[in-house]
Amino acid sequence: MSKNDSISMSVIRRLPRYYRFLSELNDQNIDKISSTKLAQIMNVTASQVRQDLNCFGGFGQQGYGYSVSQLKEEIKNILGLNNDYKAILIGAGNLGKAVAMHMNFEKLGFELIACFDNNEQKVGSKLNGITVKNESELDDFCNKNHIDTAFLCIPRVCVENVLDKLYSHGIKNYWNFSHYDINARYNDTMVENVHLSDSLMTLCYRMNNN
Ligand SMILES: NC(=O)c1ccc[n+]([C@@H]2O[C@H](COP(=O)([O-])OP(=O)(O)OC[C@H]3O[C@@H](n4cnc5c(N)ncnc54)[C@H](O)[C@@H]3O)[C@@H](O)[C@H]2O)c1
Repeated sequence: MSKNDSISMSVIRRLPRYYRFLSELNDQNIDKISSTKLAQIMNVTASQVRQDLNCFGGFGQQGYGYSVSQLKEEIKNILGLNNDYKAILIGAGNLGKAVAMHMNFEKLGFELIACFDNNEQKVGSKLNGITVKNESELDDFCNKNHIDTAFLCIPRVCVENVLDKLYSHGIKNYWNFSHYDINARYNDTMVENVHLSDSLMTLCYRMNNN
C-alpha cells in the first residue's frame, strides 16, 4: 500500500477547495496565510487544515503559517494538475455542450481531444473549436489515439453500449454525468459520478434542519 492509499477520500475531496481558495489568494497577491485564516475560508477548523496538509508532508512553518504560492503549487502537484490527460466527451447535448464550453480543461491537466454524438444534427457542429464526430467513428478514433478518460453526457439507457466499446479500448477512467452505475459493470474502473441533484438535496436537508 502506498502512502497515498491511506489518505481518506474526504481529505482528497477537500484538496480542490484548498487549491481554488489558494489560487484566489495568490491572484490577490497575498503571500502568506495562517492555518486559522485558511480554516475560516474553508469553513473547517484550524486543526483540520493542519491534519489535512500533514497527510502530504505539512508545508507550514511554525509562527509563519503557509506560503500561499508554495502551498498552491504543492496542492497542484498532489492533485496532478500538471498532467496532459487526453479526454473525449460522449454526448453533445445540453450538458455535454456546457461541459465542453465552460471548463478550462488545460488548467486542470486535461485536453479534450474529441466529442462524439449519434444525432446527425449534432455531428459536424463545433464545441469549443472541436468538431463533433459521429459516434460510429468512436472505435476507429480509439484505435488511432491514446485516450486517458471519457466524459459521459449521454442518457443512462445509452451508456452500456458506449461503455462496453470504450472499455474494450482500455479506457478505465470516467467522469460520469449519466446516472449509470459504471462500477457495477466494470469494477476496475475509476469513476467520478456527478449528480447536480445530490448537491441540491444536500441544500434541501440543510434548509430543513436549520
Ligand atoms: N449528472 C447530472 O447532474 C445531470 C444533470 C442533468 C442531466 N443529466 C443526465 O445527463 C444526460 C444528458 O443530459 P442532456 O440534458 O445533455 O440531454 P440531451 O438530450 O440534451 O443530450 C444527450 C445527447 O446524447 C446524445 N446521445 C445519445 N446516445 C448517444 C450515443 N450512444 N452516443 C453518442 N451520443 C449519444 C444525444 O444525441 C444527445 O445529443 C441525461 O440523460 C440526463 O439524465 C445529468
